[in-house]
Amino acid sequence: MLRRYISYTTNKFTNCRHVSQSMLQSTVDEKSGIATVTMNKPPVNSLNLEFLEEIITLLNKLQKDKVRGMILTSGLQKVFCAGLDIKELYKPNPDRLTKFWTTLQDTWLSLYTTSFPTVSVINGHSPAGGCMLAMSCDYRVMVGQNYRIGFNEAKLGIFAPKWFQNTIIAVIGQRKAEVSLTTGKMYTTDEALQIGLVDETCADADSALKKGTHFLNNFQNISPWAYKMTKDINRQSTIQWLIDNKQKDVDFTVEYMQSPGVQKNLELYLQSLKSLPPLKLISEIN
Ligand SMILES: CC/C=C\CC/C=C/CC(=O)SCCNC(=O)CCNC(=O)[C@H](O)C(C)(C)COP(=O)(O)OP(=O)(O)OC[C@H]1O[C@@H](n2cnc3c(N)ncnc32)[C@H](O)[C@@H]1OP(=O)(O)O
Repeated sequence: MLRRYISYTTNKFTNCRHVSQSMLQSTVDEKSGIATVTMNKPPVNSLNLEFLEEIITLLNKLQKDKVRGMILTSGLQKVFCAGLDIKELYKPNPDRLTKFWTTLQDTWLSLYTTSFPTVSVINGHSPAGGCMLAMSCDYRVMVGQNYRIGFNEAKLGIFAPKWFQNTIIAVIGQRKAEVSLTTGKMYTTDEALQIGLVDETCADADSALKKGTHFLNNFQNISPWAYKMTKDINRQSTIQWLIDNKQKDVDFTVEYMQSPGVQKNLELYLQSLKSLPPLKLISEIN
């Protein structure tokens, strides 16, 4: 098993505090109080149990440190986040799957309810759970024209649970969310902007980081308390649904994932991952 470590250093030349865990790097700009969190779990930043645990630990730390905002991005060449690690879902150990799904719920609750504003800079492909990470932030900037974003769960023969779906509905509305989820369509940058999946687009990552910072600067003169109360009220029904249904959601998922039909679909999808070029895969399979 990978040895995990956390280290904290301050760079006196850049006035940045660095927090480094094995799969996440965080840099806090001392002047603005904005944290930039970079996901670095090659090859595709897929969300497995250990990665989700690291995300929760870091979010708690940023909360304790009272950062003024966070930008979430990827350190990989062409993938923001490939979504849930399919290996957690295929031929699962029921105990691990239970822990995985519970941790996924907790990650979403932590990210969706942060006391500080959040931006995702989507600098690579962002299917399914990857898109969900981005949707759980307050603002999204997508980089370049080469990447795809969307909810392709249906193409894996599975479906997004209610709290996933409600998060998407809150961003793009009921009708567009239904079309997006049922077709499993992966959107180009321009299409994503058009349907409101992302708020801004940008030619390169540096400009996207600037746009993210610009958005976060809107909160310089907003009371953190007013920000948090407003966000909580706005997101309350989706959050409350999950809190009230956590165990039911876990039990259902663990049983559903182990059903032969779902396992067959996942097997076929994993095979196709090896045989199809990625863009064809995430845009056209099935
Ligand atoms: C009741 C509730 C039920 C269900 C709700 C479940 C919700 C699920 C949501 C999900 O997130 S499911 C996951 C959806 N994700 C995908 O479909 C992504 C598939 N991956 C791709 O399309 C491509 O890999 C990519 C465009 C992200 C990157 O392409 P490229 O850079 O060319 O890399 P490779 O395709 O060669 O992949 C490298 C390596 O990584 C493995 N891999 C890719 N994605 C995943 C993943 N999500 N989980 C696990 N592993 C993944 C891929 O198989 C390759 O492995 P090798 O061993 O062949 O190196």
